[in-house]
This record gives sequence, structure tokens and C-alpha cells, in this order.
Amino acid sequence: MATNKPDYDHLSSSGPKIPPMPWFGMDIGGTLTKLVYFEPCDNVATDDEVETLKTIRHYLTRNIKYGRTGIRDVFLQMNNQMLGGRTGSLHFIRFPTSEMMSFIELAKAKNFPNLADTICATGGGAYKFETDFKQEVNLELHKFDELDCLIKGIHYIDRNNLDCECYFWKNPGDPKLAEKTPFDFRDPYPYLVVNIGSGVSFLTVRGPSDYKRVSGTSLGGGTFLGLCCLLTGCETFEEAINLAADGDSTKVDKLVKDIYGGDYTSSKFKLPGDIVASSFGQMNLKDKRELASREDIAKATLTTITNNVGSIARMCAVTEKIERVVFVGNFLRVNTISMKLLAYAMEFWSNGSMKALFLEHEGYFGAMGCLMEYIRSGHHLNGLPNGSR
Ligand SMILES: Nc1ncnc2c1ncn2[C@@H]1O[C@H](COP(=O)(O)OP(=O)(O)OP(=O)(O)O)[C@@H](O)[C@H]1O
Ligand SMILES: CC(C)(CO)[C@@H](O)C(=O)NCCC(=O)O
Repeated sequence: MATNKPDYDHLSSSGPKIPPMPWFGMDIGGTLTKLVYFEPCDNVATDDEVETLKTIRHYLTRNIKYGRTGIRDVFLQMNNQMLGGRTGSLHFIRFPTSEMMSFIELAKAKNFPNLADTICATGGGAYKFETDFKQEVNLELHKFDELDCLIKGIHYIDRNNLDCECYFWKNPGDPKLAEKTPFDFRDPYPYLVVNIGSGVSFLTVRGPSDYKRVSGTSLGGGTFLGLCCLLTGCETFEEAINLAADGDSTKVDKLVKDIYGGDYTSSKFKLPGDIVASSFGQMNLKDKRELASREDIAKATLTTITNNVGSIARMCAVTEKIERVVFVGNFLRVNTISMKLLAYAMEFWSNGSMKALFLEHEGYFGAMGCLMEYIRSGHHLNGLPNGSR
């Protein structure tokens, strides 16, 4: 993807000795745990490897649902991938982090520690659950930094997805004309990446290994879901998004025109009447509260969080003199409302100079980067206590 020499050439067959199968990368986030699994299909496996792969196929890649809450995102599967000199498919799996103890129990029941003695993990849960993995299933968690993994994962997937990974929204403000459009991201630097998970991190990326976290906000995907559950009584992210899709946030928010009776136009300042002056600004009045439906409240919650993230992103981009802003994280899953809002807001507030970009594997980059770190580690991690590298 980059004009600069990429930093993952070491994943080719000429790199250091590759680690034993199975190859997993796990990102244990504040809300969701993401798992990327590389399944080789090149028929060069040893007998031991064949057995291991067979067992994993039985439990993992043969299924698309695991228990009540685990899901494999089949539509994101990447075939014909060359990693560490092997050819195979990348599988993408997620489950709520609140189910982690059940996952560990399941791994114990299915004798997973017989298949692997090392698991590479990133995200806050790699630290939080480290002793549980050790005590319950005798598995060493080898920890990698979540933002390093995020950037590595973005670069790998963008470069290697045979279908187009990166896209933008054409005419985002017009429901009839809005159109998802491929974007050529081969020469990406510099760009700002906005990772909207439970909380939000903002990073400037100026080269394959030249990046820094420039800002963050606690008002993120976790806030949207938490507030929506509190205010509407919904139970899941999908339900919250479906409610929002049928809602009208202007019943909840106070717009500029609710204050001015129209646009705010003076000799010095201009604000269109249709933009939000105060999120939830009508909800102090009993009669307005009675008129607002659950759908309206869900839409207002989604709009509030999205606009706030968009506004911080724009400020970071201005300060850092960057024009391309890449939004990732599972908050954007099945959430075209927020993507279009972000796309419209970035364009509108920057007078067309900034572009909002999105990536198909939105929440999986950390787990992908973690898998790459495992492969890069070669044999080094296996059998060594964590931290001895
Ligand atoms: N099935 C789902 N269940 C719960 N939240 C979901 C789901 N799908 C999308 N989301 C949204 O995605 C957010 C979590 O995103 P993501 O997985 O990228 O972050 P995380 O890694 O859990 O959090 P953090 O990086 O802050 O530790 C949730 O807060 C919610 O807004
Ligand atoms: C704590 C992390 C990095 C965990 O992924 C994320 O949730 C985040 O960036 N939260 C925002 C923290 C802040 O206010 O900067």
C-alpha cells in the first residue's frame, strides 16, 4: 500500500523461522474480543499439524456461531493469503468480552492447551485476563500493544484484501444519492486513524512505523450503547442501531433554528439553522419528553456520540495538518448512519478539504496485527516465559 518500504516483509518465507500452528491473534477489548485465525490450505502440513488443524476446523471454521454470542464474520474471510511463507485463509471471529470466563472454560473443556502453549493477545484484556489463562488452562498470554497491532493490522489488510478494503461515502448528506465508493489507499501517508471502540483513540500515522496517539475521548461506542440501554431499555447494539434507524433526533436535540427561528447569520458569524446547537437540548421540557419516542432518543444518542467524535477528529486533523481521516472500530459495525454523518460532517466543517475514509474489516485490525506479531516472533515465544523476549 505504501510507497515507503513496508515493515512486514519479515512475514515472507525468507524471514525468520515460523512459529508452530495454530496461528491466532486475539484482541481482548473493553466490549468485544476479536479473534483472527489463519488456516493453511497448502498441503505442506506435518502429521502433528494436520491433527491440530483438523481439531480447529471441527470447532471453529466448520461453524459460524459459537454458543449464544460468538460469531464468525464469514463475509470478511480473506482467502489466498500468503503469511510466513504459508498460503491459507484468514477467519474473523468475535464474542463479548463479558463472556471471557466462559470462553476460557470452553477452551479447558475442549483441551485447547494440548493444541497450543502460546497465545498472542492484545487489548486491555490481555493484561486483565492473563492470570485466568495461566491458572485455568495453563496458557501463556504473550502481550502486544493494542495500538501497534492496530496500525500493523490496517496496513496488512489494506494491502492484502483482494477486494477493495478502503471506501468513502459519495453524497453522504443525501439519503437517495449516498453511495459507498472504493478509495485507492495505496499511498496513504499521512493519515489520522480514529479507532471507535468502547472509548476512542486518535492517532496520526506518517509512515509504516511512524505513528503517535494524539488524543482520546471516553465518549465512544461504549457510551452510545450504555446510554441507549439506559434511555430506551434496549438490550443489544443491533437493537440500538435499528431503533436509531427509525428515529428523528430533531425531536430531542435543540437546533440552531429552535433558538434563532432560522439560520444564525450576523455580519461576522454564520451557522445553518438545521445543525444541532445543543444535543438533547429539548429534553428539559416535559411536553417535549413526552413527544420523543425510543427511536428518537436512540437516534439522538447515536448522533451526539458520532458528532463529538467527528468534531475531535477534525480538530486533530487541523492541528496535525492532515486531510485523510480513517475511521475504524466496531462502533461502525452495521452503522451506516454514523459513517454518513461522519463523512458529511468532515466534508462540511472543513469546506471540502478533509475526507472521511472507512475500512471493511472495521474492528479486526488489532487482532490481525497481533497475529502478525506472533508469526514475526518465529519460534522465540514458544516455551519462553512472557516478557523474556
Ligand atoms: N455485537 C456487539 N456487541 C456489543 N457492542 C458492539 C457490537 N457490535 C458493535 N458494537 C459496538 O462496538 C463497540 C466496541 O468496539 P471495539 O470492539 O472496536 O472496541 P473494544 O476493543 O471492545 O474497546 P476498547 O478498544 O475501547 O477496549 C461497542 O462499544 C459498541 O458500540
Ligand atoms: C483505553 C483504550 C485505549 C482501550 O482500548 C480506549 O478505550 C480509549 O482510547 N479510551 C479513551 C481514553 C481517553 O480518554 O483518552
